[in-house]
Amino acid sequence: MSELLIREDAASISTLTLNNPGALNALSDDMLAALKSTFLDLMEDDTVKAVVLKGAGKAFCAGHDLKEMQAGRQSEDGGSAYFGDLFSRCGEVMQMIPHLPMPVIAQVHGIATAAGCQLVASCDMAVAAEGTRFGVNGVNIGLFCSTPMVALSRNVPRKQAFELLTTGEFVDASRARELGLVNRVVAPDALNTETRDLAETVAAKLSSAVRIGKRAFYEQIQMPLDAAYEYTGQVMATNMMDTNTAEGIQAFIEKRKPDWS
Ligand SMILES: C/C=C/C(=O)SCCNC(=O)CCNC(=O)[C@H](O)C(C)(C)COP(=O)(O)OP(=O)(O)OC[C@H]1O[C@@H](n2cnc3c(N)ncnc32)[C@H](O)[C@@H]1OP(=O)(O)O
Repeated sequence: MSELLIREDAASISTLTLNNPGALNALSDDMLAALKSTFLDLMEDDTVKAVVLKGAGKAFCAGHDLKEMQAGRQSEDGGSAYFGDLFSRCGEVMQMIPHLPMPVIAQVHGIATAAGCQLVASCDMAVAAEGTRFGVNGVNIGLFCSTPMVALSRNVPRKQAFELLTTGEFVDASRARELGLVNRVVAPDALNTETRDLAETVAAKLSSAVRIGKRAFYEQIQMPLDAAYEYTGQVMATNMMDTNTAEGIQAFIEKRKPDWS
C-alpha cells in the first residue's frame, strides 16, 4: 500500500487517511491510484462495516495536484491525452464510493476544495469540524471544475451548487450543513470521536441489511418513481428472507436483543 494513503482497520471500521499534508493532500496520480487500489480491496472485504476517509495535517484535501497537472503539459500533445485520462481516472475513483458495499463517512477539517469538495460530496455521509472551509475554487485560476458538479449537483440544491462552482467562494461548515453537503458539524477536538461514533453506530447494524440498503439507495435514485417503488419493494422482500432479519424481528417481538450470526 502506498504511504500516500494510510489504511488502519479496527473493530470492523477502516480508516483511510490521505497523507500528503505538505500539499494539503492534493490528489496526485499516485494518490488516485492508491485510492482506487484500496477501494478495490474494500469491494471484496466482508469484514469492514464502515469506512472513514480523512486527511492528514491541516486540511482534508485541496483538490487535484496543480503542480503535477502543470507538469503534465510537457508531452508532445501539450498534455491533452494526460488530462483526459486524469479526469476520467478521478471520476472513476469518485464513482467507486457509492459502489462500495459499506457506508463511507468523510471526516473533514481545514479545507475541502475542488476535487476535495467532490470527494466529500461523493461520500455517503460527512462530519465536519467547525472552521472547515468548503468550496470549488478552481474557477479562480481559470479552471472550471466540471467533474465535481456531478456529485455536487446531486447533493446540494441546484442554484447553490452552481454558485459554489462559478464564484469559487468558500462556505463555512455550518453553511455546508445547511446545503446538505455534511451531516454534522462538531468542535475540532471532537471530530475524531464524533465521526467514530457515527461509524460505530452504522457498523453495529446488521451488515447484510446495510449493504443491501446502500446499493438500493443509489440504484433507486436513478429510476423513475414507479420503477423505484417496484425495485425497492423487491429489495425489502429479499432483505426479509435473511435469517438474521427474521431473528431481528423476532427479538423485537420477544423484547430482547437480536442474536445475529
Ligand atoms: C476537477 C477538479 C479539479 C481540481 O481539483 S483542480 C485543483 C483546484 N484546487 C485549487 O485550486 C486549490 C489550490 N489551493 C489553494 O487555493 C490554497 O492552497 C488553499 C486556499 C486551499 C489553502 O491556502 P493556504 O492555507 O494559504 O495554503 P497554501 O500555502 O496555499 O498551501 C500549502 C501548500 O500546499 C500546496 N498546495 C495547495 N493546494 C494544492 C494543490 N491543489 N495542488 C498542489 N499543491 C497544492 C501549496 O502550493 C503549498 O505548498 P508550498 O508550501 O510548497 O508552497
